[in-house]
Amino acid sequence: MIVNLNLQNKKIIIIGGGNEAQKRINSLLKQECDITIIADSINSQITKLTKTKKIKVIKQKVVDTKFISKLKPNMIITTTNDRKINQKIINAAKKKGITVYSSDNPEDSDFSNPAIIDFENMIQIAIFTGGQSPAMSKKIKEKSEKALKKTITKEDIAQIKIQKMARKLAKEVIDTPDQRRECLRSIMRDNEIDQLIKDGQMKKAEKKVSTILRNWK
Ligand SMILES: C[C@@]1(CC(=O)O)C2=NC(=C\c3[nH]c(c(CCC(=O)O)c3CC(=O)O)Cc3[nH]c(c(CC(=O)O)c3CCC(=O)O)/C=C3\N/C(=C\2)[C@@H](CCC(=O)O)[C@]3(C)CC(=O)O)/[C@H]1CCC(=O)O
Ligand SMILES: NC(=O)c1ccc[n+]([C@@H]2O[C@H](COP(=O)([O-])OP(=O)(O)OC[C@H]3O[C@@H](n4cnc5c(N)ncnc54)[C@H](O)[C@@H]3O)[C@@H](O)[C@H]2O)c1
Repeated sequence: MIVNLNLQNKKIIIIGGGNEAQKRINSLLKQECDITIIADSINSQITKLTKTKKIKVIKQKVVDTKFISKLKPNMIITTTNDRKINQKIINAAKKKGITVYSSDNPEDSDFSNPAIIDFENMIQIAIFTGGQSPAMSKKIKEKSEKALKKTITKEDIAQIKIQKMARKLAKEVIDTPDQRRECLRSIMRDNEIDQLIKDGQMKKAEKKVSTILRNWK
């Protein structure tokens, strides 16, 4: 089952500082969460990231699981190339009811990472083979990315921004979910708004949306 994790303000610990850690940090940076890396060595890309982004680094080899009681994380991601320590961390986290992921152990992890096609941080499309073939996920991602870039337009992304603003206002000014849905759909179909989006006139589009919503009956 593919779901999206809401990690806003969550405390996340990543053990290890190699390629896998780097991939996980890059995904986590898309949300406002508190990231701490514990590793005896970190690669140059992560070092660069720690200089520009808010990431804490504890430079040490993890030999036991005491860090869990000390740091009290909401989630632990272990990415070391040491199977034994990864397993110890998984077991300890599970005992404490902490969400845990290990790069070398999909079976014992609480979630998976699909291949992601991202459009301007506004739309994410996930490709997942249920752990059967990560390499095929990557290949299908690369193949579909080209086709999807032709299908999903700049105007679609702008319409999402319009819909976001419209939904918020709709919840305030329209009483029933059915009416809100009908109104949001009519905004999506509105030729004038469509043209304003195409012309890059976002402020005017928003104004028109606001008028439609406030006069909705
Ligand atoms: C899609 C992607 C997303 C991401 O990582 O963010 C991803 N792996 C990617 C690449 C990749 N990973 C590996 C190779 C080498 C070739 C190969 O093995 O196929 C390549 C290809 C390459 O690098 O070219 C090795 C590998 N992968 C796993 C293990 C551990 C194990 O199997 O035990 C091992 C070590 C195996 C060993 O020891 O030999 C496990 C998982 N990898 C997953 C995701 C999850 C299942 C996803 C699915 O089923 O769709 C899962 C189950 C982990 C999870 O649940 O999160 C990302 C592409 C990102 C992109 O570029 O788009
Ligand atoms: N899920 C996936 O898609 C995927 C893909 C490739 C590899 N893997 C698995 O992920 C693991 C890591 O791969 P990688 O490419 O990041 O390896 P890597 O060698 O680049 O990085 C390993 C990191 O772990 C650190 N480390 C090792 N032992 C430690 C300890 N006790 N305490 C703290 N830090 C420690 C090292 O210093 C290094 O920074 C491998 O076991 C591999 O099987 C998973």
